[in-house]
Amino acid sequence: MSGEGKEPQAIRKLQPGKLVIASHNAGKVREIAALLEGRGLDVVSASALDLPEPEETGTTFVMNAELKARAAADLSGLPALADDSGLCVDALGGDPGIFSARWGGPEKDFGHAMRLVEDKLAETPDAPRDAHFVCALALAWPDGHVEWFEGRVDGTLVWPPRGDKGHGYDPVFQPVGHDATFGEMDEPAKNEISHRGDAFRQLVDAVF
Ligand SMILES: O=c1nc[nH]c2c1ncn2[C@H]1C[C@H](O)[C@@H](COP(=O)(O)OP(=O)(O)OP(=O)(O)O)O1
Ligand SMILES: [Mg+2]
Repeated sequence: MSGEGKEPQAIRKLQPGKLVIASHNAGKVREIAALLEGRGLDVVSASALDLPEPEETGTTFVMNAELKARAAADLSGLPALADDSGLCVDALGGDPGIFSARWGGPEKDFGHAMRLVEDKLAETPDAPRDAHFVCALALAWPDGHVEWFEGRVDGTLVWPPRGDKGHGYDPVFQPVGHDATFGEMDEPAKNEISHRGDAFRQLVDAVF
């Protein structure tokens, strides 16, 4: 017997039934639904429930994922899973980071956002083009309990954009060890290596 500290808190399991996907991004909702398939969950998106899109006032991916998950769990009375994610570019000091969606402007125009990243990189042509995607997941229950997971994938930014299979910044992101961009990959191939796939593998191990 060792230690007088408390036992680590057990991770709460997710029971079969309804789960809200607390996202208004159709591309993310599609990937998340696929990653959760076959687990006895009846998934419904925040958009389908007409839930409001909360303001993302957090300063980290995890904080924003948590506030989105809590808002949806409170309003729906159901467990809710939120994803806060983004592209971090080394030479831009980690930008756009948590502001990745906001760089698309009110129109959510990622052609514009990708060009903005490229224009900023072009100011220092010799700078490395390394970047990574981060995905923070927060799973919240109506009683206030929350579990968190974080995934990551490293890669390089390419220009011009290639492929139209993904969403967001996928056409300019080439993951390490691959010749295709995320925009050129089928969804299952992307999920196998993506930040979201990484975070979901941790979630699945923990809560099922
Ligand atoms: O796999 C990805 N492939 C390409 N781009 C991605 C990916 N994952 C995140 N991203 C970029 C675009 C997205 O808009 C932003 C996330 O911002 P984020 O606030 O988490 O999501 P969002 O505002 O689009 O939807 P919501 O907050 O309702 O879930 O980062
Ligand atoms: Mg958002």
